[in-house]
Amino acid sequence: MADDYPGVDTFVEDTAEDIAKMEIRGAATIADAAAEALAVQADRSDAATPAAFRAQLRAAARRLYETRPTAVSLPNALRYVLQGIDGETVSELQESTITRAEEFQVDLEQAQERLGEVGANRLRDGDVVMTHCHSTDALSCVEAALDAGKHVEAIVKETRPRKQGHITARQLQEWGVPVTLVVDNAARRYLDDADHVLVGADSIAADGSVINKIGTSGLAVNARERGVPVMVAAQTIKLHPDTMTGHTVAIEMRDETEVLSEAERADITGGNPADEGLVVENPGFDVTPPRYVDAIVTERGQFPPESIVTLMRELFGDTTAEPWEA
Ligand SMILES: O=P(O)(O)OC[C@H]1O[C@H](OP(=O)(O)O)[C@H](O)[C@@H]1O
Repeated sequence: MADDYPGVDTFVEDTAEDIAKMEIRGAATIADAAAEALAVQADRSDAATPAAFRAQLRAAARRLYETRPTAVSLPNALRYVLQGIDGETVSELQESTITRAEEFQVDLEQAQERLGEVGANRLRDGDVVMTHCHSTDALSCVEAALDAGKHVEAIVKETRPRKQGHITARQLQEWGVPVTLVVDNAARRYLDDADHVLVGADSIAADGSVINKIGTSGLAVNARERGVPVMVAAQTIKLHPDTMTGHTVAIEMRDETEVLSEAERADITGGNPADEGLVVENPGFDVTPPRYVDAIVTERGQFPPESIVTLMRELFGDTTAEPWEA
């Protein structure tokens, strides 16, 4: 692996592995870790020339980019850092990279806080939210509502196969929010008790489609049928610039062992674990069409999904190059 990415620091390598293994996960958290990794790459660089420095940084960005395909916050973070660096000497470039990465991390934190305040306006005292997976953007809306003195309760979907609903439940419990944990299959039944569906996003497409953890689209369709509004909390780094020119968002297919252990497979196939007649599909994400989404909440205000393209044009212009082509 190291030979494919010459001059890439071990910290970048470790961060990339952690992202790939989902020890670092969640779109905003991944973006933050990627910016940090570029800063460390710059700080530890042994490059003798500015050109060599830039080549190492581009290789580091490529290594990080190739970990997971769906959350656009990752390439957006890499692009932000790479496009902003400036300097004539290696030490100027080092300093500039570190400053730019720090700026990104501060902006990310502030954006999430502002987004939380915007989202909290949609939550009334006593409301019940139904959550899916674990999203720090979605939770920041609950946190801001609590800070404003509102009582909020939550119905938390377990979110198979990795059960990231448990992370959400733990966080809400720490904040004193009463939690009802349900298996994914029970969501429709419990929608009658919910005032909002509140989810995050890994990417938002130019037509307002929301790409989020597998199961979001079914939840949104059921919510529409039950008359429960669907609120998507997504900082603007979740906006996918390539979709403005018609590209689709790649959906990550994950390992089958997240769904079926080897022993379970053997049990189904009668002791033949290599049986090719049994295929397990494990997509990490799905696409919720804009008509099932009531509002996309960002740090710049809330938008009907159909109008998000205006914000995308303003923020990204025609930028669609790969991060290292910046
Ligand atoms: O940026 P924040 O709001 O924290 O998370 C956004 C989304 O990232 C997660 O993906 P994964 O768990 O990394 O596959 C979930 O799909 C979540 O809704």
